[in-house]
Amino acid sequence: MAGNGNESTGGDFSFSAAAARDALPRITTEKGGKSPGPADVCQDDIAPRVNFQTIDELHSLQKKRSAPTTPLRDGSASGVSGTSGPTTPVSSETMLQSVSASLASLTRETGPKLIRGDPTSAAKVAHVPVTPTSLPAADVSDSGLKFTHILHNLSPAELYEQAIKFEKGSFVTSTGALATLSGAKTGRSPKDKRVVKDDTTEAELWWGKGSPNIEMDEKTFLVNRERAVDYLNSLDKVFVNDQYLNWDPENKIKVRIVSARAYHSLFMHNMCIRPTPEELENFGTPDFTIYNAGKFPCNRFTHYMTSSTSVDINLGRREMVILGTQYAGEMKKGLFGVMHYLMPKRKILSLHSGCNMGKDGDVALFFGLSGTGKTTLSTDHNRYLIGDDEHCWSEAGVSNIEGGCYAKCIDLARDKEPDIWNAIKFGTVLENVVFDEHTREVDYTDKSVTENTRAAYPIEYIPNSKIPCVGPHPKNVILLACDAFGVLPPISKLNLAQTMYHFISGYTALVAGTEEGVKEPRATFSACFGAAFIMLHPTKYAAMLAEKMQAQGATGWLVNTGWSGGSYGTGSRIKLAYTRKIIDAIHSGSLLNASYRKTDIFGLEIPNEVEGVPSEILEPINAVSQIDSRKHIYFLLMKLTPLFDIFGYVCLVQWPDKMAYEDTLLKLAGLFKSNFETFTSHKIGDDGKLTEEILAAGPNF
Ligand SMILES: Nc1ncnc2c1ncn2[C@@H]1O[C@H](COP(=O)(O)OP(=O)(O)O)[C@@H](O)[C@H]1O
Ligand SMILES: C=C(OP(=O)(O)O)C(=O)O
Ligand SMILES: [Ca+2]
Ligand SMILES: [Mn+2]
Repeated sequence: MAGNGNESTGGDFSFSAAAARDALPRITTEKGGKSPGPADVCQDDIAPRVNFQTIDELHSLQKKRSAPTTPLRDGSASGVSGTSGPTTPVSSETMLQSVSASLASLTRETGPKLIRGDPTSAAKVAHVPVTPTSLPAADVSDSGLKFTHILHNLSPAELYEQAIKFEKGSFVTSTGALATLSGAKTGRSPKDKRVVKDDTTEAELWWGKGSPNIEMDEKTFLVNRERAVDYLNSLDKVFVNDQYLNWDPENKIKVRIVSARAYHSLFMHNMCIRPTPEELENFGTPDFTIYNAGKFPCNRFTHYMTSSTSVDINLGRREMVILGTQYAGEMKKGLFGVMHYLMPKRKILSLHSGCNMGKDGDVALFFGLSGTGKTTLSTDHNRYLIGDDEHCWSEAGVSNIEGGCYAKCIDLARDKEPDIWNAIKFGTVLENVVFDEHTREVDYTDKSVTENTRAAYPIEYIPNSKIPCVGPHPKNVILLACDAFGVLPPISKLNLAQTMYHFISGYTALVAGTEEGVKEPRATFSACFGAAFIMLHPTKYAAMLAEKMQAQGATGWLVNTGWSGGSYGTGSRIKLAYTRKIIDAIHSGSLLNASYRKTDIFGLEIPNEVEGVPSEILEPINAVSQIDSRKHIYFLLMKLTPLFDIFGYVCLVQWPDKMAYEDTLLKLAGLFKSNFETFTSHKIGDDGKLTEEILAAGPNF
């Protein structure tokens, strides 16, 4: 240590002429004992030793040339303040022209004049325009004359700096994640989704009752697109991400995301597949483009608009426009909708499911609506994670659509979900969490901003992720339902017809938060466990699933990750540890050969035993007639005080009242029946027999 100034550090020290003059000892760090010449002393102020003349040059040395994945600087045209990048001039020019074309207004023939890089550091080149094509005189306008800076595929570190500098509410947490606020919207807005109905989509897509596709016409789409593009072009800078979807190399899709916030850019950097520098060089024209102008509202007087929020998909133009919501999940799930259209055209089934693989290559799918456990249960320390939310099932097997995971953080606990906990580090986007002002430690129990707190991280942040994220054909198809009524068994084995029945029904209790305005759990049905994202009629996906499961001999399972011992309010949520044991038994194959009994009404096969799970909870009603006197006291206490839960006896207690259980069971069965009425007139696949079997596989009463 030079600062110690003594021999034991190995550095000589001696008095030089200069030192004598200043009356301070000079320290050299040169080893070898030779007496220091004038050039060897006082290295900190010897001019020839430094490579800079000015403070700007010094700062320029701080940053090394970087790979083209972070092409913040464009050295080719200008030599911006000493930080020239190695990106080839050709691709840089092509990229700017391509982005300019993306951002072109339809009433003006070209896009904005673009400059690469941060306006705050690139002032020197603002007068070196990169003009895509010459503007016709009639198109000259103030907005056409200004420059827009493009921050193209910035690295996480660069995006952190952008967010922290320019986006209020951005902070680094104690574990290095970027805490952000998504603004007024903290969940998706499915009622504000619009899909352009043209001749093609009118015939192809699912419209009408139950469909998530609320129509808009082409003209209105263009009105909203113009609004979004004009807003983005009015900014000093926009972020552009060029990335991929789908790990299946034969079926990957190139997507471009244009957004106003570093938060959005980092979110998509994490969630989509990240191109290599070479892939980015040769990216070419995107297959689909998102214009995220979410900070800016739509015009409520526009036809088809019912609020200030609009999320618009135009499959013909291969574009999506976001106005009036900054919730980043809209982008992720919007692209998922697009995949639900594009993939079935190629005979590939798109799945709203998590997916993991055992050491022996056994693949499991986890279907379920938001909050049912796809992310939690597919992230399993004993298995390889293929993905947590969106997959494709092709002739070749399964592939993840995404490059990252999007985990719920509410009540996240290190001991219960260690892999997700550890993934929340540098690079991870943490949405709407609350943290200690000083230590920046996150309080995952705090719902002050929203219940729907989220972490978005690259999939490789999970230690046992399978990269590339592909796998063989699934062996087990697990349907997750979070049953707020507390009457579905925690685990049941399904035959193919039952699997189809429950897949088409897509039952769960929607847990608070993910969709706007939902404050407490309520029963909901969402076809294919993702009606908000499917584009075609549910029976099209169901037929494909049936065909694939049959061909591969996959087994279907229904797992209730919801309530037990009573409905929401009196019972409590099944312990995650028990659900994990149940899932373990599915994976290991031990449940396949277990002994089963059949339930009334729903006709579900429930195992008599699952290793590590108390048998009382396997069939709620059974326990009522089997309780011992001690449990009777618990029930009494539970009736007297719901707080009884906190004593932890809840895994022992069951439905306090047999009548209440049966009423609730019948009520739920009735809800299933009336929900399924919409589908009874539809044939599933070419097999008329299967259609009949599916109809018969629902509740009977
Ligand atoms: N028995 C259980 N099974 C699965 N998840 C549970 C269970 N009990 C509580 N949870 C919690 O429910 C949430 C499930 O959410 P998540 O896995 O993100 O669902 P999805 O990915 O399907 O939207 C997590 O916060 C998890 O900790
Ligand atoms: C992003 C979402 O996914 P999930 O809740 O299924 O994880 C969502 O539904 O908004
Ligand atoms: Ca989801
Ligand atoms: Mn999830």
